[in-house]
Amino acid sequence: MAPMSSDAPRHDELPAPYGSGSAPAPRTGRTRIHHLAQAKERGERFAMLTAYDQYTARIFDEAGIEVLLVGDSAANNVYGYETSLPVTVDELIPLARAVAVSAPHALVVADVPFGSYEASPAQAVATGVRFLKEGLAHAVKLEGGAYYADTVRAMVQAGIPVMAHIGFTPQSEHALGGYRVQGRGDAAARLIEDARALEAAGAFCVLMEMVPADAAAAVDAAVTVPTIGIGAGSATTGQVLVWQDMAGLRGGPGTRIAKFVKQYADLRGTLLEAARAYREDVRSGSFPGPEHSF
Ligand SMILES: Nc1nc(=O)c2c([nH]1)NC[C@@H]1CN(c3ccc(C(=O)N[C@@H](CCC(=O)O)C(=O)O)cc3)CN21
Ligand SMILES: CC(C)C(=O)C(=O)O
Ligand SMILES: [Mg+2]
Repeated sequence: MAPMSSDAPRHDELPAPYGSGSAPAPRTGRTRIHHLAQAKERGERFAMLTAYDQYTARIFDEAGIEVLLVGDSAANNVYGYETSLPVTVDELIPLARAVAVSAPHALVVADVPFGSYEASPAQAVATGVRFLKEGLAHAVKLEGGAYYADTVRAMVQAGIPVMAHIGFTPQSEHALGGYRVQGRGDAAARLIEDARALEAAGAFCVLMEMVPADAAAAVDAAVTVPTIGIGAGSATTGQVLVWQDMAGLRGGPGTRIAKFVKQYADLRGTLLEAARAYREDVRSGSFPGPEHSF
């Protein structure tokens, strides 16, 4: 018999079996979710950003961002579609996997996209399973109110942690009549009902998009689970932004920046300058120089 090939892994170089030895146990999804619940109990806030790839996930995780969202906003911010409606599960899963394998601390949540969960609780469970199994996400986020309580219950029973998303739900923009603040006046009571029904169904968190600050505060007070806001004032437990908005990558001629966005950097300007300088160096012959050559 031939001797064992020298590049086969030697037993003493293999990692210790899972759960043995002194290596710290990996942070499970449950631990990461619990961290958010604790923040609300302690009156602390936490931050969430979208991420769609390896480097942003690593950087945001290192910065301590508690939650990374592989949003269906990848439709706009990765794939270049006008709305979030066309993006598919097959387009989001590889992005979720890239983020999940790059974030040792953050909770990784993936959006279930339009068309992948509405038909039945069974469809939603099947889609959620794909995001956890193939996308390696810890949890999924689902747009919709009390109407989806049975769907959320079925997913949670299947072992899929669910974040609820109420208020302005971009997947329903055609039904809602565009990008509009939701829950003004009497509609605030409806938001509270939705949040309570979704919490009762087992959602671990309720995200609110574009709702008046006082309505968001009332929702946060009405549920035990943590809440997250985007255009929802400052009384929520957490806050989320799309990372390209937060870092000023999006912008430039003809772009509309929503009122709820604060730009913390000018990545578009930085990248534009770098690309122009690189092009000039290539054209002038100053790059590559001898130090870059073999
Ligand atoms: N880059 C990016 N940022 C987002 O926040 C985002 C996406 N993409 N894609 C998916 C959805 C779509 N979202 C949007 C898009 C536009 C507005 C917007 O134009 N809001 C206006 C109108 C408010 C009003 O009329 O009441 C605003 O000024 O905030 C809001 C949310 C949020 N999501
Ligand atoms: C804006 C956030 C909440 C979202 O759902 C997304 O990025 O898809
Ligand atoms: Mg979304």
